[in-house]
Amino acid sequence: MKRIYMVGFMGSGKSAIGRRLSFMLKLPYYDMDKEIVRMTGKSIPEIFEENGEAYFRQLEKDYLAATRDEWCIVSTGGGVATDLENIKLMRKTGLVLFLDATFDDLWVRIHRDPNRPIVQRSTKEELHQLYLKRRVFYKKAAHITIRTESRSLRQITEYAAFQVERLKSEH
Ligand SMILES: Nc1ncnc2c1ncn2[C@@H]1O[C@H](COP(=O)(O)OP(=O)(O)OP(=O)(O)O)[C@@H](O)[C@H]1O
Ligand SMILES: O=C(O)C1=C[C@@H](O)[C@@H](O)[C@H](O)C1
Ligand SMILES: [Mg+2]
Repeated sequence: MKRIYMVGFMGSGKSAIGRRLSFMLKLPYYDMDKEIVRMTGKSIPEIFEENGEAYFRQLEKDYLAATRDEWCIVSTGGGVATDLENIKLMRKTGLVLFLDATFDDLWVRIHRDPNRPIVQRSTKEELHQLYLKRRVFYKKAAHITIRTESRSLRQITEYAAFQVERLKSEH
């Protein structure tokens, strides 16, 4: 039980909070999306287009399985915690923090982003349905759920750090 995984829908702040949390707790930081981009030399939209989504999902699985056993923060991609095998592995190897945001907040943050292929190919209603479907998995994955509505990045990071310290002392 060493890694601290950030999970949640696209735009929930996994990368933004994960990076801040790593500064606050003085732990190494890994952003799965960025690591996959670095390892493949391709952008995420390029991987989706050239190799397909299934290939990207396998890269995520491989990355999770290969992550070193060290204290660290791992920001996952939005789809990682919707796979039961990934959920099992994350819960076995670390603490899982779910950033629970409202769909309205998420939509404002993500709807114009060209770097998220799932957003590019979906209507607002389709994304809303995906959000509802995935939220069930995020809750199943989480040791701790953090509601983010009306909270600043700083407030969420401080609360996450407090919860991590509390859970760490219990394990
Ligand atoms: N609580 C918040 N208050 C203000 N801005 C926020 C908050 N949470 C996230 N943001 C902003 O929303 C944007 C998207 O956040 P971020 O990239 O961290 O999401 P993500 O969960 O990593 O998404 P993805 O799954 O696509 O990687 C960033 O610009 C981030 O700073
Ligand atoms: O929610 C998703 O399925 C995704 C989220 C991003 O973090 C990236 O991993 C990619 O754009 C897919
Ligand atoms: Mg991210």
